[in-house]
Amino acid sequence: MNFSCLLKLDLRRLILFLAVISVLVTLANGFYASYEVQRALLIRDSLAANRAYAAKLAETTDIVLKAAQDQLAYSADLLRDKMDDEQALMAEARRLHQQTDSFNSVVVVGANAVILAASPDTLGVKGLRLSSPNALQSLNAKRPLVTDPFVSPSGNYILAISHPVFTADGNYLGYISGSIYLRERNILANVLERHFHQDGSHLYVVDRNGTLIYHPEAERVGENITGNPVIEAVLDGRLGAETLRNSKGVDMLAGFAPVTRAGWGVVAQRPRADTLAGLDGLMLEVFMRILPLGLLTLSAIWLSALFISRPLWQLAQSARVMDQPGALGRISAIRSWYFEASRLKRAILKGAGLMNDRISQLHTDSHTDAPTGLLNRRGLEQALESLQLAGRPVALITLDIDHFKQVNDRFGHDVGDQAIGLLAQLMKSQARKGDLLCRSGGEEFLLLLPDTELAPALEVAERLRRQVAGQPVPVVGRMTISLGLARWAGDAGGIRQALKRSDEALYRAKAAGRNRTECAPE
Ligand SMILES: Nc1nc2c(ncn2[C@@H]2O[C@H](COP(=O)(O)OP(=O)(O)OP(=O)(O)O)[C@@H](O)[C@H]2O)c(=O)[nH]1
Repeated sequence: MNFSCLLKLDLRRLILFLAVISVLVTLANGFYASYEVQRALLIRDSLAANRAYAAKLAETTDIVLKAAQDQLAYSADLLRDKMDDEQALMAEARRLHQQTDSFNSVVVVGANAVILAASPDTLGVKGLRLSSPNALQSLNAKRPLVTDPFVSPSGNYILAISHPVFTADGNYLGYISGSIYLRERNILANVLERHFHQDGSHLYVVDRNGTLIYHPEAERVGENITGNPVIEAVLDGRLGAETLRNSKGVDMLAGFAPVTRAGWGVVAQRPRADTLAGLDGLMLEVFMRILPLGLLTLSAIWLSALFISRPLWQLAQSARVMDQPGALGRISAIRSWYFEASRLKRAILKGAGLMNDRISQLHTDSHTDAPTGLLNRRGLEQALESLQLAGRPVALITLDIDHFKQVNDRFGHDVGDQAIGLLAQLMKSQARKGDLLCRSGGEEFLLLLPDTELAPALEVAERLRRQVAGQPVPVVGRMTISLGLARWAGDAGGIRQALKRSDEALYRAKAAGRNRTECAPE
């Protein structure tokens, strides 16, 4: 990762970046959670619906079976005295077959397994003796029975609902049975298909052995299903719902319910993909609803980031150009509306103030003669330069203590220093505001009187000279000074020429006996 790139990120971008990332992560998380909840809800609802649907159809199937058994019981009761009356048997078989929609065919079988009557007539099985174990189920049971599927003597794949015929004193005479042709239109299909969904759902029915006795794909009827947990559960008599993968590898949401009367199981199922097909559209709708508020939030964050980072950004920009004029003014004008920015602004201003004071102090120190507090040589140079640049007229008074060497020699260097200090004080007391006082050498001084004509400057020089001469100097006694005066009128001649002329005037004053002022002609 390139960290230098990150370091260049400004606060606004950083806040924006963090806020946008957190908003997006929160939205994505919410979106994902919503997707998962919706998905679980759809699956749960579909499972519950299929369970209820399977239970409803199992109950309906049970009712149909009971009605069929009741019809057969009625006929069995009717035939108990007529089992040897061929006409009556045929009439009853026909009535039962034709009056109700319950059976595809009806047969009456004697105790000797011979078919005594059959309807429709086209079956052509009358007089046949049943022999296969499946066909003999009803005969052997001697009780109301729903048989396992088997191939009938007429060649149909059927299951039979039968009822025994007993004499009044309990002698077994045979049974009457209604057949359901499993691979043709039958009562079961009529009932089950009426409820069939068109949304990818389908249902099937298995008998107690797991053999399909109803399936929307007719060719699968008769197929035995093994290893299916749902079939195992429903044949165990349980009502419920489960997700499973069917024999074709399709994930299904299955509800199941037992048909207790026959020991069958009804399974209603729907492909999971069909159930979840609507979820994408749903989530798109959720997204579209989230979008406006999300965009609004992002805009609010962008504005907040701008608002929060603005004072710090302005402070940073101003701090970069602190050396430019007006920098402190610009910093003062920055609106630092919150605590940290306000503290930072104050700290910058305070730091800048301290720095300026320090610079100014250093500047003063480097231009000042420490013992006297007057401008030193560097200060003088700068003063001359400024005056020359401004073209400002100035009177220059150069002065020097007379016979100072003797003072030093007689009283010592320290006493000489004190005398120099006293002279500096007297010069300050004579100076007006705006005058510049310099110590240009050991015991040589210079007074610069800006905007001053020669005559008043001469007065100043004379007043100072008289004051020095009249002022007792500790240890030394009396001290005099000589002065040279010149004026620079701000012209092209140059201020240094004027300084030279004032030096020459001083020299003349010395030569003329000292304790006097000589004036250089303008
Ligand atoms: N005590 C002291 N003496 C200084 C200082 N600077 C220069 N001097 C001395 O001042 C004396 C200046 O002497 P000169 O310029 O030769 O002349 P002078 O004795 O003043 O005589 P004139 O100027 O001709 O009147 C020298 O002895 C320097 O050593 C200083 O800061 N302190």
